[in-house]
Amino acid sequence: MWGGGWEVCPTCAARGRRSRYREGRGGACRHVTGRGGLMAALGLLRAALPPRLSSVLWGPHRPMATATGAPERLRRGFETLQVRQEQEHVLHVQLHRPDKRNAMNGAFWREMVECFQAIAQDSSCRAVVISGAGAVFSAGIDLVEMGSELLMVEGDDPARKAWNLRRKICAFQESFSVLEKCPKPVIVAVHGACIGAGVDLICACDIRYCSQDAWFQVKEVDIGLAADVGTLQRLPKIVGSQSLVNELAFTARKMMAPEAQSCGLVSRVFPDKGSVVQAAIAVAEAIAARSPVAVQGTKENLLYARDHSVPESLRYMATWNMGMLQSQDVVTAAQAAMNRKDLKDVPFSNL
Ligand SMILES: CC/C=C\C=C\CC(=O)SCCNC(=O)CCNC(=O)[C@H](O)C(C)(C)COP(=O)(O)OP(=O)(O)OC[C@H]1O[C@@H](n2cnc3c(N)ncnc32)[C@H](O)[C@@H]1OP(=O)(O)O
Repeated sequence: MWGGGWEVCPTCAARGRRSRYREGRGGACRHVTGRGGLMAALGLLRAALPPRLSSVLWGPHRPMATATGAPERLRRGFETLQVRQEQEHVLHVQLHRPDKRNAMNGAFWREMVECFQAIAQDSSCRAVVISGAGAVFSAGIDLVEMGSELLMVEGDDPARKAWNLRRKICAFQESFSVLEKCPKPVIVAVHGACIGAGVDLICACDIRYCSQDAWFQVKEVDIGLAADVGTLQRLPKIVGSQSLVNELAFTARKMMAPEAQSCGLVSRVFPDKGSVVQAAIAVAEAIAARSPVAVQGTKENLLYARDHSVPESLRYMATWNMGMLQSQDVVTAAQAAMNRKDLKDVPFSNL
């Protein structure tokens, strides 16, 4: 008996296998190519191979992995961040010192690294939203702690002090570089003020949205320093105009939401905080519905291409995909596309 075209195979559904099928002896399914094509043929090939060889080529034919549960570090919670699961594959990280306008104290700088390293390890998480609790997104570095402890260093002489300070600055940088190193896309929803280190943070995110009341300020020159945790390195690659970046960084002038959108710092502006956070969660859900092999490979290669020449990046891409194109996700997603299936209804294993 033929199944209804390109449908879920009733026998293999639990394994996440989709292809045209017909019932074989004893109710066992036999997969056949429907409209032909490489992808369906790959599925057929797998079905035709003896089980041992099939699992060498594709990995064991086992049920879809279920969410492994959040890593221990996420379950323990944080002092300055609140992490919430929005849906099965989407985490929402809130900067959470609302009384201090989410100013970034020592705990924050440490916890960002712990949080995003844990998220990177969480195979069930496929996209992350960042927002700020309370009245504004972030007032930047904690100016009280900066004066008293954040930048204090040990050392008998200037060289040793300098070396220790360098170490400290590198650690601060890591608090935002960890967002780029996290293979899952990070979407940031900004409302109200986004000042100093707040701008450094959002520059390391993959997608930036804001509300109409948002404003941005590369404030560092006003407190006597050159921004050193990412804005000067990343902002020129985000905003097309070096002249504008220079102006913002030399003068610390406020940039309001409409200008932030027109220069490309944010890609969309929403009426208020509620709607920008909802939109960020919605895009995270759309990302999470797609193959994590495809999405995470895309992030890796977009970032590589930002920092390398086109020939180098093409070479890296080819090397990347010589492994990743062999994923079952390619077969699954291509079949879903042929069947015009909503990817929300197509299961992909965690990565
Ligand atoms: C290696 C170095 C790495 C990184 C360096 C980064 C540099 C920077 O980040 S530069 C930017 C520094 N930040 C600022 O200059 C912003 C200062 N804050 C403000 O301008 C305002 O607070 C505001 C963000 C516009 C919000 O205004 P408002 O809503 O009126 O709140 P306030 O009443 O001013 O503040 C409420 C509460 O929060 C405390 N607070 C605000 N910002 C900071 C801060 N940056 N550091 C520490 N504390 C901050 C403020 O003192 C109030 O606390 P109370 O206890 O209630 O008095």
